[in-house]
Amino acid sequence: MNLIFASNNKGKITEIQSLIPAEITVTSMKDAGIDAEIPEPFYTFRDNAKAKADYIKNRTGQNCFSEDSGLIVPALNGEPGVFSARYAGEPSNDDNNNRKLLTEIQKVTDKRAHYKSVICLLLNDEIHYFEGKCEGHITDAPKGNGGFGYDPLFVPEGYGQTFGELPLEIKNTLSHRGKAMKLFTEFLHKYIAEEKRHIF
Ligand SMILES: O=c1[nH]c(=O)c2ncn([C@@H]3O[C@H](COP(=O)(O)OP(=O)(O)OP(=O)(O)O)[C@@H](O)[C@H]3O)c2[nH]1
Ligand SMILES: [Mg+2]
Repeated sequence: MNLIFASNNKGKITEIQSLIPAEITVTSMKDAGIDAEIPEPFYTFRDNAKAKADYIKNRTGQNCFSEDSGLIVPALNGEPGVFSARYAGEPSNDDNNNRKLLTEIQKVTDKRAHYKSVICLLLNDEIHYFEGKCEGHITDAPKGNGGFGYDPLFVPEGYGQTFGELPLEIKNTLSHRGKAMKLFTEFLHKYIAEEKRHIF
């Protein structure tokens, strides 16, 4: 089975590739010949994920999936939320976003935060969503060079290090994206097994 992944985010693409089982090949937008910033005009992860997948389906007619994610800080009224990639304005810039988050987090005492991930799969004529959440808190200063985005500032619950410090294998077991991908791959395994049963 081949699926196009509707994303331009290199960090996200690396994580998705590390979480996908061998029987599914993932083609990047770039390899599918699509060079576009897909608009994300909506106010929910689900709607923006659908917009990205719809765009690829309309351009290629092929099965595809997308992921929309973000960091939610309840004490900052849910910010940066669906605007996580462009928190400090456009074009997206992780360093500027982290600087803005550091400034804002100093104004509140409750530093709790969570990441959310929503995957949208367009498979033949079906649409499916898979979600994952990861609880944690925001630190006072960036630590580590791993991951991407806000990872140097995010400490997952039960750990003393940021996602920027923890190896990818650990992040994958805890992260919003790892959890959503687990549901996604379980679904695809069942789907492939079902397809085989129809053939034989
Ligand atoms: O440190 C982080 N570790 C993560 O695990 C993570 N997951 C999401 N985020 C933030 O949320 C935005 C997603 O926005 P987003 O879903 O629109 O993606 P994007 O615009 O970066 O790429 P695309 O997939 O849309 O092309 C990202 O840019 C990041 O700022 C993360 N930050
Ligand atoms: Mg985006």
